[in-house]
This record gives sequence, C-alpha cells and structure tokens, in this order.
Amino acid sequence: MGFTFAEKIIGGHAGREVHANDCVVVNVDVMMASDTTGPMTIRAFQDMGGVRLAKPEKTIFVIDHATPCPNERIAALHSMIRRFCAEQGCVLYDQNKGVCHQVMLENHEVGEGDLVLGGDSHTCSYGAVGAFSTGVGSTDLGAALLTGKTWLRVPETSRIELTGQLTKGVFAKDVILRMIGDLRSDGVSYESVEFAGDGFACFTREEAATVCNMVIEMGGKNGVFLSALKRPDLIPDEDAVYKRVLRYDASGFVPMVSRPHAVDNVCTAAEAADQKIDMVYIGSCTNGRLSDLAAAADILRGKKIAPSVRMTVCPASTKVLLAAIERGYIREFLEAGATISTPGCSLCVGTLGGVPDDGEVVLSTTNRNFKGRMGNKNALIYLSSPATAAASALTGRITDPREVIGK
Ligand SMILES: CC(C)[C@H](C(=O)O)[C@@H](O)C(=O)O
Ligand code: SF4
Repeated sequence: MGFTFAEKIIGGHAGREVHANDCVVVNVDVMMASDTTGPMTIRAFQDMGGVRLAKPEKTIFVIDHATPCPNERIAALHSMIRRFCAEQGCVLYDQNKGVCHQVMLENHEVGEGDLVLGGDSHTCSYGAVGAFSTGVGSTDLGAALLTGKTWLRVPETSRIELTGQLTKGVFAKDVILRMIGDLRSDGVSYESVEFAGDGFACFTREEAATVCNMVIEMGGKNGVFLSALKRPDLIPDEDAVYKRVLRYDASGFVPMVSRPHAVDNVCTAAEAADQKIDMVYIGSCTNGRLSDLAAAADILRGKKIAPSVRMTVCPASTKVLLAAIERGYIREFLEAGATISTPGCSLCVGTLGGVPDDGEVVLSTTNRNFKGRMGNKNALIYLSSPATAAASALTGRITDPREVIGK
C-alpha cells in the first residue's frame, strides 16, 4: 500500500512508517502564534513548567490581528508577547508587518517538507509551498513550544484534481468557493487535501495560498499543492489510498460568492447580482496579496466606486503595500474612492478598520462570513474574489467581474 503526502511527511517526522488513523508523536519544525492566541500559548507554556523554548529560532510570533493596537487591554497583551520574545530570543514580527500567514510565506519562514503548527486556523495556507501545516489550540502549541514535538492522528486524504485553465475573470477564490459549496463546511473534516492536476499546477504560489488557506473552511486538517513538491520522498505514491477523488474542469468555473452567514452558502456572482452592497473589503491572508490588489486595480483604474459604497483595501503585508505603491495601485485605489488600511488582519475579524452598521451588506475577499465576523452581528457578509469585489464596488451591487471587463 502506497503513501499519501500526509502519511509521508508525518512518517518522516515520526521516524517510522505511518498510515491514516495512526496516532504518533512528531517533531515540529516551525511554530507560529499571533497576538490573539500568543498570550494564551505563552501561559500554557509557562503553566506546563516551561522555562526555555525548545526551538527559539523556529518559534515565531506575529502581532497582526489587532495592529495598530486599538486599546489598553490589547496593548498589555502585545507587551507580554514582546517581553517573552526578548527573553526567549525567538522571532517577532511586530506591528504592521502584516497578516501572520503572509508574513510567514513572504519571509520564507516555512518551506517544502516542514511540519508546522500555528495558533491560527488558517495555518493550513502553507501547503502552497509544500509544508504540512495545521492550526492548533494554544495548549497544544504551548506544549510544542516546550518540547519541539506534538501528537497527531494521521489524517485520511482526499485528492482534488483540476484540469485545464480558468477563463478570464475567474480566479483561485472562485475555485475554492465552488469546492466548499460542493463539499460543505464539514466535507473533509480532519482530512488532508491534495490539490493535483495540470489545472492546479499552473496556479501561482499566491493562488495556491488562497486555495490552501480555505481548506479549513471545508473542515480539512491541511491542504497541499502537489505542484509545490520537488522532493521525491514527499510526492504521494500512485497506489496511495484516498478517501475520495474529485475531478473538476477549470473551464467550467465562473465567479462565485458565499452568502450570509456561512462560507458554504455558495452561489454564482451572477445569481446574487440583484444584491445591493454598502461596503467592500479587499484584504486578508486569503486575498490581500499583490496579485489580488492587481486584479482589483485593473478593474478600478480610472473609475470611481459607487457613491453609496465605502471600500477599504488592506494589503496583507507591508511588503505587499510597498509593491502596490511602486506599481501605482494605491494611488488608483485612492483615486477611485477607496480607503487604505494598515497591513494586518484589520476588518477581516472586525478588530479595527471600519466596522459595518446593523443591516449593512458587505462584500469581502476574506475567508469567513459568520455573524459578527466583521464586528457587527447584524451585518450581512458576502465573500468573493478581489475582481468581483472591485467590480461590485463600481456598480454598488454584487457584480460578475466579466460584466465590467468583458468575457
Ligand atoms: C483569531 C484567530 C484565533 C482566528 C483563527 O484561528 O482563524 C482568526 O485568525 C480567524 O481568521 O478567525
Ligand atoms: S486575515 Fe483574517 S483570516 Fe487571516 S489570520 Fe487574520 S483574522 Fe484570520
């Protein structure tokens, strides 16, 4: 019986051959915590008697969810993280560096073959570079900080194959939203997902990160792009055992949206086209990268957003912001009538950056639209690609971007 990616990489970190459903203790290569879960992780580490980190140079804190700091309670938590990092000599990305997952990827803190734990559910993003990465709770992360190890039940694996090419106006976000709609939010619970086929192989690393980022929204333990794997010892065997194999043709995809209040409440952008919107948010670890801002800028260039719409663009990191300034996108967003927000999680999780009013409708490029997600439980949140978000900002209603750019 052959091995899946998950079985190979977990086996490699356990020091023995493993198959799905085995429970093993594994070495952890990289550990990441944000300012939301970091303080609880530090407390868990200390409560377990932790004095020194097992791997300080591989332990990374990112202050991103609430930055710049909005209040004194969070200021104290940020100080706690800064003190801990200084004492332990671990890595700190402080204020305004950007969203943790983008920071981890763009600074090459993770790479192919790494086994990564993060105190954030979207840690699964790093499958874009061939890592096995997964979100864990603060207690598990605290234990890993202390021992450099964790325990895992080896997940079963689903394989999703994409063939062919996406058509104009259709993006990675549309692909993953459609798949989440098909599989539903618990469709691959605790499974590893392998993204295979020539369709996924021609996705850029940024597009792969968008897809892997949202694996958790269908319940997955981790996702991985097989095209990111160069090491023969990580490439799944032809006779590996899969729980299910799904096949999609890229040419059949169209722009999609998730409707309130669940990510898997998916329809086409065209089906939602009568829906008026009050706000547009472009940002997050899902869709706040340079190619996302480029797709939005291409649509907004030389135009004005609808007077009834407030639009915020939050680059996923300062590096993305700088590149967007150099390419002129930031000027184009400002001239179109958008607001630019400081790199970080910002409005994605409603910590800061322009919370909606009761009953307002938001179209967001983030990964979650649960009630209260953007800071107001009475707001209605739709999710889409940056192109759909930008096209909709122009018209004031949910708009298939192909209406604006042509097919
Ligand atoms: C705040 C944090 C724990 C949370 C997560 O784990 O994903 C957040 O980043 C989110 O996107 O909901
Ligand atoms: S940008 Fe949003 S989804 Fe990503 S880590 Fe921050 S809060 Fe979570």
